[in-house]
Amino acid sequence: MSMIAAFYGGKSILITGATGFLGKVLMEKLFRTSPDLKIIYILVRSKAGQTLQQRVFQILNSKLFENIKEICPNVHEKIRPISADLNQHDFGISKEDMEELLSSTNIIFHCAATVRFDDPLRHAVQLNVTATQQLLLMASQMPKLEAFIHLSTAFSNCNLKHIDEVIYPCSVEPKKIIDSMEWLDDAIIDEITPKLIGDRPNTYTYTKALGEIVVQQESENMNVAIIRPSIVGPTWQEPFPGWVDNLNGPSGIIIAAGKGFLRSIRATPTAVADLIPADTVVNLTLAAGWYTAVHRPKSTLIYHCTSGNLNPCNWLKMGLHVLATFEKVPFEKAFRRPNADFTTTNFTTHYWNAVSHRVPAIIYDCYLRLTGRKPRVLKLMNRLLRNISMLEYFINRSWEWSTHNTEMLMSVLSPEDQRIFNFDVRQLNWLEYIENYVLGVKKYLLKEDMAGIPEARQHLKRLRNIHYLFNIALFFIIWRLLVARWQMARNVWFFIVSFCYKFLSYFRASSTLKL
Ligand SMILES: CCCCCCCCCCCCCCCCCCCCCCCCCC(=O)SCCNC(=O)CCNC(=O)[C@H](O)C(C)(C)COP(=O)(O)OP(=O)(O)OC[C@H]1O[C@@H](n2cnc3c(N)ncnc32)[C@H](O)[C@@H]1OP(=O)(O)O
Ligand SMILES: NC(=O)C1=CN([C@@H]2O[C@H](COP(=O)(O)OP(=O)(O)OC[C@H]3O[C@@H](n4cnc5c(N)ncnc54)[C@H](OP(=O)(O)O)[C@@H]3O)[C@@H](O)[C@H]2O)C=CC1
Repeated sequence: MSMIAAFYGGKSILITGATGFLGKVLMEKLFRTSPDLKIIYILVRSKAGQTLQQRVFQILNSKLFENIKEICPNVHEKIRPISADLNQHDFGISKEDMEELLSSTNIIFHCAATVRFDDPLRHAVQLNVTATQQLLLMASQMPKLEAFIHLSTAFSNCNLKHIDEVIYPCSVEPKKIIDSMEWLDDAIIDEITPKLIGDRPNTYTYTKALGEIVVQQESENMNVAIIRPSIVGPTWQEPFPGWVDNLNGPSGIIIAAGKGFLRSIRATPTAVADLIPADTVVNLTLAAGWYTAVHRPKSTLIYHCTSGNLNPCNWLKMGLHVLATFEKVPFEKAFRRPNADFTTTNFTTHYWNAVSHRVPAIIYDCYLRLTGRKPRVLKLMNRLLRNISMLEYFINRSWEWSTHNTEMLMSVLSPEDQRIFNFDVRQLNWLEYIENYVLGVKKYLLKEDMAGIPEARQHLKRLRNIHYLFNIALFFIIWRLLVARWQMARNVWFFIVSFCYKFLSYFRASSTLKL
């Protein structure tokens, strides 16, 4: 019998960010392994014209939850969406809902966050710091609370090279930052943002670091743990390999490369690609929830959920294998044949951005204009390059994360729990994982049918022929221009022609002699 699965049985669990990538995988696993849990409360906001119920219905009817209805037939009754917006005071939760949450909740998983790298500081602080503080305040009023698990990121201290499982201080106290957001206007906040974030690359990593400090400061008398995953990738094994549903991390880049838009990217080939599968993160999170509630460690434990120190993969290996997988499973309607490379200097990056990205985009826009359509490719390309530049920080550096707590947790699990809640990344086969990643992107993000692969191959062949024709045409145009304007080019041309002529005459003469 799994101790962890049994622990969640009969429990009332509160999840924030349940509609997000990790939140959904977490919920699915909970229902699959502990179908006898009492209830899962999820804090949801209505979004894109969908009501809470419609959002829940959509999640439960998705491929990810395909088997849950069999395992837990009354799953609809066990999931209780609560209308909440983490940007509002008290999250805008109604009095009745709040009373129910406060009186019943046993475990909290706090996954909600803004993960955008370009969020203004005010918004990032509101969601990643103030909302965390408010949730802890709520948690402190829950008499039945057994554990509070906070999802942070391994990059919250990415300004350091070696990161231990401890909370590092920030130069300004989070409380002061929260207060200042109340009275400073946007222009001043924008001005001080670079000074506050210091040597971190964005407001996301900075506010996640502040969020951790808030957890430490406001969690008196509570059993709290912090999970720090690195770059969360699609599922490795559960409920099936390759599930992914957003463009974050490498997914957007894989699409851009597979569709032939992206031909080069500035990256350090030998830098560690610290990806971690979503199901691994969820297994560790659930195991940590159990350990925190049952063993009640004296201090807040931080768990690094990373792959680099146990089973490292680098960007070169990943890139090459992504490209190799495109050969087997090409994406449909590619713009150009997928073929990309890494650049390592400013000069080569700018050069290839001009030659391989912007020039083809301009040519295609001309074609669209000539055929009476609206040009849009250059705009798309510029946006893609801007987005990629925001990710570059993470693909040109390596970090070392110590994983003592994570290894300790693994060692205290029963063999059965180690199997059901497996978070041992040493068992991960990167080539298989990357292949499933590309397949998952094709199936679940691009919603492309595998039956379309022959047509996708045909399309790539057509693109290859167009590419050859284009190169030949370009060669002749350049040659004509050179020969028309430059004596030296004419001389070279006559030399080549006479050389070929002599060679052919010799060849013809020698074959006549043989006869
Ligand atoms: C020699 C061989 C060489 C081989 C070479 C091979 C090369 C090829 C192989 C490649 C592999 C190797 C390289 C890998 C590099 C990986 C880098 C990873 C680094 C990640 C580090 C993460 C570390 C930290 C981890 C963490 O701890 S945090 C989690 C990570 N956080 C992020 O990763 C957020 C980042 N991103 C943003 O911060 C925002 O994305 C931002 C960028 C501001 C843009 O923002 P914006 O311009 O607004 O664009 P989007 O919002 O993205 O949207 C744009 C449009 O797409 C739409 N759309 C958004 N979603 C979706 C969705 N689901 N479904 C459908 N549509 C969607 C949206 O509607 C909009 O459409 P439209 O409105 O135009 O119609
Ligand atoms: N993905 C990754 O690579 C990594 C993620 N993490 C951490 O894991 C956690 C989960 O990340 P992930 O699932 O990828 O993120 P997603 O962006 O997929 O999900 C974010 C969740 O937060 C919710 N949310 C955002 N704003 C609000 C709001 N104002 N009110 C209520 N809910 C809100 C979203 O709801 P809605 O659907 O309504 O937008 C969504 O459910 C985060 O804390 C993140 O920092 C850490 C390392 C890496």
